[in-house]
Amino acid sequence: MASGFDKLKVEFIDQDESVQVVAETIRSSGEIPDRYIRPEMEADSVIIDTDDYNLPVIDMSRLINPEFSEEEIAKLGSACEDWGFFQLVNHGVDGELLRQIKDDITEFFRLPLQEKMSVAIPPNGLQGFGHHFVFSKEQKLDWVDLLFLSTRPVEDRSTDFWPTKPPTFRDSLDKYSLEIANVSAKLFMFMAINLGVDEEALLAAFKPEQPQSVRINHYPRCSQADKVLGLSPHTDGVGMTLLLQVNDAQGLQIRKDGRWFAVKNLPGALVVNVGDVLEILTNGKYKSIEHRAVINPDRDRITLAAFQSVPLSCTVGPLQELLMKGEARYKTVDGVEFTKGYFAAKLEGRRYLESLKLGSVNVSG
Ligand SMILES: O=C(O)CCC(=O)C(=O)O
Ligand SMILES: [Fe+2]
Repeated sequence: MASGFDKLKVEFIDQDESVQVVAETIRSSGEIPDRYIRPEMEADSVIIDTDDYNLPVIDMSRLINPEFSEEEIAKLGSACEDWGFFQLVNHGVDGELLRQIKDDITEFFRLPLQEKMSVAIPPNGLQGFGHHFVFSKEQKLDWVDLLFLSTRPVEDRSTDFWPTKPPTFRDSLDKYSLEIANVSAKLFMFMAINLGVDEEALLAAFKPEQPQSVRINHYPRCSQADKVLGLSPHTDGVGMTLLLQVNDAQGLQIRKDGRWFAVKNLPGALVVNVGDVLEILTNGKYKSIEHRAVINPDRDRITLAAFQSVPLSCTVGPLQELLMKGEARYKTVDGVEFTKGYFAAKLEGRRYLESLKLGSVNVSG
């Protein structure tokens, strides 16, 4: 059945070169194709390993425990306001399922290219294996092969793009998708409490479908890792993103106070971030923060980003309950306009969020 994505017309240039193949070729020749070279990388300063800059850690077992809930909800609120990112521990996702999905994803990316191409992104399509957002011959390319799939609502899945190898892949992703939908629903509820609005108010913005998609990223190692970029700086045009580190290689960086900060993997945690929609719904209280992925010289990295997005039938604007306390800082637009605007701006390297701000108030981090 057709997914919500099919209602959005996007035109991309076909790009059948796999980064994995490029990476293997340059291992012998040492030559990185110019399209992957990012001169801007040299100018950026990155902070690593300083104790002042640890992402907040939020504990789901404390959020749901009446004894600690109030304290943990306050911490959650500060994390969303000050960082727009946090590490979620004790999230309750079944350990055996996590092991299985990590194995399945790793095995999928190990398949010969020809096998992976059986679920390749078709011309002008969004779902499947390959590159995302290739819209001009001049555009710099990200050092990543990815598998993008719409996972919820279940009846909107385009299963043609769901790998059948390894055989457990579909079942693991199906189960994981449900677990993540439940975790994010709980987080939206605790965030609503923190914001002082009705408990269901945030979740309601994502109903009835509570759409979810996943972007499974495979970043091959690169001998000249400091010259390429796994994922260009961006914000997520969704409600919330929950990132699973499939192996323990590092690579996520977030922009804080004008500098790039390397996120240290916390074993077992999900990295959660506020998306553009949540920034708008909260009228700028929670921040959607720019982030990117860098490449390692000696290790491949694999991640799974699960995006909780808004239905195309909804409206995206500051919550009415919050507007009783202050003026709207963002325009309200419908779901189709929002999603099209996000994709169009992204193709031009702009942040769509900026264009939705009202007046000159600058509320971004
Ligand atoms: O792989 C990562 O570390 C970041 C992924 C991400 O930001 C995304 O897929 O939107
Ligand atoms: Fe992202």
